[in-house]
Amino acid sequence: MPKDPDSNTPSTQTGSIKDLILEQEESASLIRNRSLLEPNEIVDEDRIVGRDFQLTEITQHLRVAINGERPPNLFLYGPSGTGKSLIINAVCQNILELCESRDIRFGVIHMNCQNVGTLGSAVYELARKVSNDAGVPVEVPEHGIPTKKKWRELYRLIDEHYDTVVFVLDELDMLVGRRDIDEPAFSRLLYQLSRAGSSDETRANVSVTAITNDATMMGNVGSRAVSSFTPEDVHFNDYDANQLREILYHRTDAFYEDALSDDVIPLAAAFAAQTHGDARKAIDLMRTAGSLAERQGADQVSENHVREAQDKVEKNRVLEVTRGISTQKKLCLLATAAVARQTGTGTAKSPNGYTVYQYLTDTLDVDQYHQETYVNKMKELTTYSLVESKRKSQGPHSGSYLEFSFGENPATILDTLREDSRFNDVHDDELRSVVKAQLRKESQ
Ligand SMILES: Nc1ncnc2c1ncn2[C@@H]1O[C@H](COP(=O)(O)OP(=O)(O)OP(=O)(O)O)[C@@H](O)[C@H]1O
Repeated sequence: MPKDPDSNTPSTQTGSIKDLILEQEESASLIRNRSLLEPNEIVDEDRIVGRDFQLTEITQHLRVAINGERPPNLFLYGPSGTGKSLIINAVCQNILELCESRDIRFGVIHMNCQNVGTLGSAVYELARKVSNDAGVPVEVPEHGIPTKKKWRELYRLIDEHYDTVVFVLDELDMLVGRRDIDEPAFSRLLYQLSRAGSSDETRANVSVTAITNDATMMGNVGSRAVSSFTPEDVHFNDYDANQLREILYHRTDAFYEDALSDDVIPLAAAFAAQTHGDARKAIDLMRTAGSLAERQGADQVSENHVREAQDKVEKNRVLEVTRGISTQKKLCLLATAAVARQTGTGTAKSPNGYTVYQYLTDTLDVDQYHQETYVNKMKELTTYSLVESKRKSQGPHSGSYLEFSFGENPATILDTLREDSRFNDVHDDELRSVVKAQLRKESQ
């Protein structure tokens, strides 16, 4: 029987590691196909549920590749986990197969821009991916040469290996590049790639699909890139609980027969729908619930396992977001979550959050920023989809404020942040009183 790591039972070495592995394998009797529950697994077409509109639109745009024509550029936007990568990959895969049967050299180069850094690294990474796809080496070094030479190498590789190539640039808004250059790197990349065909850099048809969670990204694209990129927009909206349920039902064979109790899928779908209808989260909840049930030696995954999984997944997400952020951002988040915990609506107004932020910085004796900086830091945090912001008006003569709303339970965010020992001097009772006093003052 697996041992609960939190229990007080003393650990005893009873057998070999092999015995332990075999014992664990025996108790792992609920999940049959774990890969179906992996968030980045590319699933078969018959598991795709809904998204007919987006699938039809994208197919309509890209299908011209099978006649050797250049497909238009695309801009796919919508919150995370709404199927953007899934749908573009599925369409491209089918086009690839059809092109193969017609002897058209079609390539799909997918790059996630999250950790790429600069324009030079992005161009090199694209060249590396093309060379991998073609099974040939990149003929320029990664470092110590101008970006121009990397472009030349990329064009050479494209020219030699493709008739048509689609560059799928995921999380493109993350490719900001060096701060001392006004135009963001993603804008310069879009400009160069989208004019590659027309400027004789390459004979191949080059098409670019930009993917982002940030619907406002195009607003930061420079004017020359805007006029050469001119994409077709495809919007991916949130899934509702019914759609998430369908997505999960199409993966029930990830579990053994009768391993799921009836309420598991509806509950996981409902939890995931609470944020913004993120299919990745729904799938993640199922996997975590299944693993918890297996570890506990249960016969079935139950509603309680999903609830336990929801706590765990929420905590992990907060941890993931907060791991890399500055102490000041943590303080802003802590203050705002403390207010949202007590308003009863999961929301906090920026002036209230700022008052609590001031209390926190005083208590911890750290730098205190102006309200505008606090608001900007909170706005930056909205990119992680932990918190959203909306501008609200106080009335015709009193200006406006931002309302922050949390998809997750603000108490979880607080608990997770407070695990940071730097916040030990913040006592929860006192924090609650400060928030209460502020909310009372505001309502007067
Ligand atoms: N309509 C759907 N049918 C079946 N599975 C789906 C559907 N939409 C999303 N999924 C699954 O949800 C997970 C996330 O989907 P995907 O990666 O396509 O989202 P995304 O919109 O690209 O997210 P991000 O912006 O975070 O990259 C994947 O495991 C995918 O298989």
